[in-house]
Amino acid sequence: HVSPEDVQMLIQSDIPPSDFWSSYFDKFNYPPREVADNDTALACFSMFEDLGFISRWRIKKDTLARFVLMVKKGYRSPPYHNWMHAFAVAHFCYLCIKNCNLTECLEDIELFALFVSCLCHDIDHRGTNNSFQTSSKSVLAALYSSEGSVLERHHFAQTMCIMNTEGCNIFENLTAKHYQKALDLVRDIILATDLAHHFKILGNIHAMAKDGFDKTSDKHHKLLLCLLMTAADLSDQTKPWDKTKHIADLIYREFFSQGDMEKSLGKEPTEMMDRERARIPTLQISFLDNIALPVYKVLSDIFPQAECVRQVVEDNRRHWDKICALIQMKRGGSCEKMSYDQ
Ligand SMILES: Cc1nc2ccc(C(=O)N[C@]34C[C@H]5C[C@H](C[C@H](C5)C3)C4)cc2n2c(-c3ccccc3Cl)nnc12
Ligand SMILES: [Mg+2]
Ligand SMILES: [Zn+2]
Repeated sequence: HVSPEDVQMLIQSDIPPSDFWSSYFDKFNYPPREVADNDTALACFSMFEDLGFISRWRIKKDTLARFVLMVKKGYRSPPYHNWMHAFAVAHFCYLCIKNCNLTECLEDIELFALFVSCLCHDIDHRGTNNSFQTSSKSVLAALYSSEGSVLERHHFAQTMCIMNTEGCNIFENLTAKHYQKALDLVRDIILATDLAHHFKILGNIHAMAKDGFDKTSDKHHKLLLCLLMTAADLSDQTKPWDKTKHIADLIYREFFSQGDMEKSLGKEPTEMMDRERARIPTLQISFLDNIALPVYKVLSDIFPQAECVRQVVEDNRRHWDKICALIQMKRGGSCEKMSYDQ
């Protein structure tokens, strides 16, 4: 649980306006990982306030403090899937709501549920992926492997535990209808963070972009919420090169330690998890080409205001290409495994 002192610290000061953090805190090029870890809880307050959620949903400040601190404490410290990732993901959601006029496309309750889901979407992540849960016969696999999306079901279960903890339920003043809707939305949105699910619905997302978003269609609302959640989950790729390269270091530290564990279990890791075989620039280029770029392309097709985000991801891909070319030049061969600290 969280200490009353921590709660007091958070609620005694006024909620800072967004420009307290930076003059461009609410712009797409702001890097949220610049916020110091012990300022992130207060920065979450600023985002809840700036989005109008505190008054709209009658959230008591001490309840919000306990909720944010419980969520923050619910994260472990793997290299990538830690609280700073969740904070960065929630910040990108905040940017989309503010810069893409999402209040014209989606319901208030949907945007509230989306933002809360971003904060909670990876709670208690262990730094290993779904296939590792199954192959290592983890407790989570025992609980959820029959339904699939093992980790995501756990992240949702942990979120519900926090909601059901005394004094932490930020949905407590919602009407019964909104309360049930919020829980259903948080469940669907957190389950949508399984990239395997994203690939399942990607065709429908492209169809929606082609036909044009229809705000009277419940299906379109759900597809758009899933797209926004995935775009937020990958949003480290939308920041300037120096940040993105550092993120790759974090991700591959996490991937390679999973590969090490798989080897010690006598299993052969996939190439991207195997520090002996992985060629990071090549893997990054295929991740950008096959997963990230299509997300930000379709997002900017639907929201022209997000065009700048797609551009930065394209720039980052060109950077990885240059590094690959450099490695090929030095080695005269294919994109060999080598240090790429350019
Ligand atoms: C930089 C970067 N690279 C990444 C490279 C690869 C994958 C990845 O899960 N690939 C797949 C490839 C196929 C089809 C599905 C299921 C599995 C088989 C595994 C996806 C993710 C990557 N990723 C994420 C990320 C986003 C959401 C959840 C987990 C993570 Cl780690 N966030 N940033 C990155
Ligand atoms: Mg996840
Ligand atoms: Zn995530």
